[in-house]
Amino acid sequence: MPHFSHLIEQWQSTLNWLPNPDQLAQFEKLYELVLEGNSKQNLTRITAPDDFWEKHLWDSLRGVFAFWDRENIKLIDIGTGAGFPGLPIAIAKPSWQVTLVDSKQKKVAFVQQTIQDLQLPNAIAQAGRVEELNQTSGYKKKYDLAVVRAVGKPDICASYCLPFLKRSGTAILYRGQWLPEESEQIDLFCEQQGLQVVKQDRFQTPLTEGIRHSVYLSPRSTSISNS
Ligand SMILES: C[S@@+](CC[C@H](N)C(=O)[O-])C[C@H]1O[C@@H](n2cnc3c(N)ncnc32)[C@H](O)[C@@H]1O
Repeated sequence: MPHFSHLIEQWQSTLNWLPNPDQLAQFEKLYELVLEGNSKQNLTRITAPDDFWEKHLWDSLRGVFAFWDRENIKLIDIGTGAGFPGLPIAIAKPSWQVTLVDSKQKKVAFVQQTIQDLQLPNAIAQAGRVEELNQTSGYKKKYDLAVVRAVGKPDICASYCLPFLKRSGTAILYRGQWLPEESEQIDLFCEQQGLQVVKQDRFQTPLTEGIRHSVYLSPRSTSISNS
């Protein structure tokens, strides 16, 4: 039974994008695989279909909306857990190469199996601590985008992301509320690291109107589109 077809208009009105039938089927299957995986390990507390759509599928894609029109992006998802935001991004953007990293081997095994089940040739899952991976030659300065959701304090997340980025790259911090002290903390971090906060994007989720922020960080002089 389809879980998300009644939300198709929401994709269109909020992201100006519609999944094609194959992508819709992949989102449905991802939902079923996460529910099934949840019975074996603790993957997520978000299990009702509308909640899953809003907080895992929609939210994952909204964070990269500023880059939506770009092709062939190399993206790394730091602390992906059950595969968010990386898996919905890999489904929605087949031309992007998506690397999903987590320190927990069991979660990575779930993500690897899910990549196979969804037949996503543009996604790869890697186990490891990001602060070690980002110092190794295969990963360091190799990515256009580094995304991080629900992993820790903003400056810690930023410090995980930055070594992965090419000079033209952007880190995207997925945040809920964005407090003045967090903003000050990230400003200080950027000043020390030669970075800039390109944009702090505040928005509401479409179903429950939860507050979210996407915070974009780049080496100085980089700009982003769709702003
Ligand atoms: C709360 S979960 C968030 C998962 C996912 N990003 C989401 O938003 O649903 C945080 C994840 O980050 C991973 N993590 C935390 N610190 C990490 C590190 N230093 N290196 C790799 N993974 C890390 C944890 O294992 C956990 O799976």
